[in-house]
Amino acid sequence: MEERVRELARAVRPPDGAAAGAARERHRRLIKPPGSLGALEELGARLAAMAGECPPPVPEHPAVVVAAGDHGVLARGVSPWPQEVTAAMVAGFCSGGAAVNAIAEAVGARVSVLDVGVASPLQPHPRLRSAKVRPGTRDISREAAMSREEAARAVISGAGIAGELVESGADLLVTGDMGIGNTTPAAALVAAFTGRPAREVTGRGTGIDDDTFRLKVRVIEQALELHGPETADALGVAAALGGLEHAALAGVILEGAARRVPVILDGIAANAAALVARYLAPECAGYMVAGHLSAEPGAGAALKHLGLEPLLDLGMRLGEGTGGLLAAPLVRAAAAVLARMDTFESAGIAEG
Ligand SMILES: Cc1cc2ncn([C@H]3O[C@H](COP(=O)(O)O)[C@@H](O)[C@H]3O)c2cc1C
Ligand SMILES: O=C(O)c1cccnc1
Repeated sequence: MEERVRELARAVRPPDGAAAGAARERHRRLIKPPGSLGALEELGARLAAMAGECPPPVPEHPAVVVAAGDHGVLARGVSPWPQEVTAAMVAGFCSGGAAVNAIAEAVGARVSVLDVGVASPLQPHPRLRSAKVRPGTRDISREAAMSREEAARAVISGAGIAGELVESGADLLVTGDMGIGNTTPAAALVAAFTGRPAREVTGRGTGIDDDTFRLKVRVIEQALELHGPETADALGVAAALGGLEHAALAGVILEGAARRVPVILDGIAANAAALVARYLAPECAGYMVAGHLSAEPGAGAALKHLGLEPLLDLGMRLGEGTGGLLAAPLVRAAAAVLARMDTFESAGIAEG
């Protein structure tokens, strides 16, 4: 399975710098003052680089993958919510009543759920893909979360669902997550890959008090000390410190990148997964779009490390893919501007 992850990483080609250059040049000729569309202009250039053509295709069919898993480290008391909420929320994603469903509908996106590690049994549902690698991770502060083989299997499951979505018409992927306790391994991954201290990248997750926050930082410090992560071995870092959903989302990102499909990152889980993907295949950062800046401090630290500027900053801190989905219309608009606007020449307008 590790070899399949390496193969997937090798399949990621560098984004096309010439197409990005053509997009920047085209932006100067469109009927608007140069630079007036702000961040949409550079986003358009990046989309051209991802697609390898200018103008880039306008994505019409966004799809969010909500990867779900449970966490042994929850036993340390790092979240106020019980583990059963993970399975209950997965049922909610299937029946359509969660935040991700409402927001996906608002932006015209499809929702798929991937169980890579939910501890409780789940009812089958057409929207739910069962690919359970193990029923939750082990406690990262005491032992490795999972084996390398298990991490690789989760990566390949995420890649598999992303590949199927693209083959059935999805042209814009969004990462989503569900897993009570998962902001702890996410912060551990961010600390490991960015080299920042745990206290700088740890957040309050679903909402914890000061004592629990101090405990959470200590738990992450213990995990980092125990495993001594080496960023050159990204799969090993993911296996030691991560969650199954983080590994799966790294697979979603790698598969999207390998297929030259933009991948919008949601919050802290996605940002941590993006670091795993980036250290497996450096070029895949070129296919990532930072949908929003989560209120979790680790999210901003990860995005900075990846060199990504978030499109939105709405004070959101939910996960599930919600903030990423909200950026989907911006991605469409950035491509549409390049594809549909007139140039000064074609419109017969004299340039200023
Ligand atoms: C009802 C509910 C719905 C959620 N949807 C996403 N999360 C988010 O919160 C969890 C991570 O926060 P922590 O590490 O503090 O547990 C993840 O499941 C994440 O997806 C939720 C959390 C809850 C409680
Ligand atoms: O912003 C996020 O992704 C987030 C924040 C808190 C809890 N779960 C997710």
